[in-house]
Amino acid sequence: MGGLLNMNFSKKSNGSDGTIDGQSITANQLTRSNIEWRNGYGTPSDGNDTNSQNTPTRKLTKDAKSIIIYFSRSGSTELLASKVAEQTDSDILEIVVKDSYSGNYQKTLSRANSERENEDYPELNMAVPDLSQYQTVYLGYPIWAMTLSHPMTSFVTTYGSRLSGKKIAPFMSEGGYGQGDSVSRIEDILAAEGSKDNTFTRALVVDGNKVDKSDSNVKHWVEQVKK
Ligand SMILES: Cc1cc2nc3c(=O)[nH]c(=O)nc-3n(C[C@H](O)[C@H](O)[C@H](O)COP(=O)(O)O)c2cc1C
Repeated sequence: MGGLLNMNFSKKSNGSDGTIDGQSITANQLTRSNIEWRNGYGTPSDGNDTNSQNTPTRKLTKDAKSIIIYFSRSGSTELLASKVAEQTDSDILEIVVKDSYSGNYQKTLSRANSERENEDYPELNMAVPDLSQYQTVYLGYPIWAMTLSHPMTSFVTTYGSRLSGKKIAPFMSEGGYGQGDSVSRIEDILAAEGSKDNTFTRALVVDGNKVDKSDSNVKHWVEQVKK
């Protein structure tokens, strides 16, 4: 036993990797060295995508001109969203599915595979405002099977028609294999849902175990998005 088969993924003692709208973030991949990380394979969650200790993030104001809409299972994308929030005056909306993905990686993987094969994407459990006040929408998600993770697929399918005319700024965390076809999936779904006149910025892509080291990358990207 030992070595790669007996890895200890326990969190560092302070337990918090950041905050978003005042709530603590735990990102389970950050403690993994590159050799332990295995491209994110096996990453557990606490079984509640929004964190069992937290309420889903909802920061909605009257005046914000941009909003960060994100989904995160194991915390890396949420930490990235918090860094985008630090660089902008955005509102924030966390995507919530009716049935959370399992804390167990294998169970999440088999559910995700079945959803993808059957094109049966998860039901959402969230109230979404009309979004008309926002000029820029930052869309944050993890990569699953080299494409958009399914809660974001459900979101853009269900609410895509509310995104007409907006600048879309995609950001994601992934297991080291890049953005896949996730951005063209968003473009295709928005077009199919009748969203018109969208502009897309370059996507921000960060490895899930290195989000804590992404501040300057995020800052530079946000500067480009704001241009
Ligand atoms: C079901 C599933 C499938 C995944 N597929 C890929 C993949 O195809 N390519 C990749 O680079 N990472 C893949 N990953 C790794 C995640 O993209 C990565 O761990 C990400 O940082 C997780 O973000 P989160 O902590 O916000 O949930 C997958 C993760 C899961 C749970």
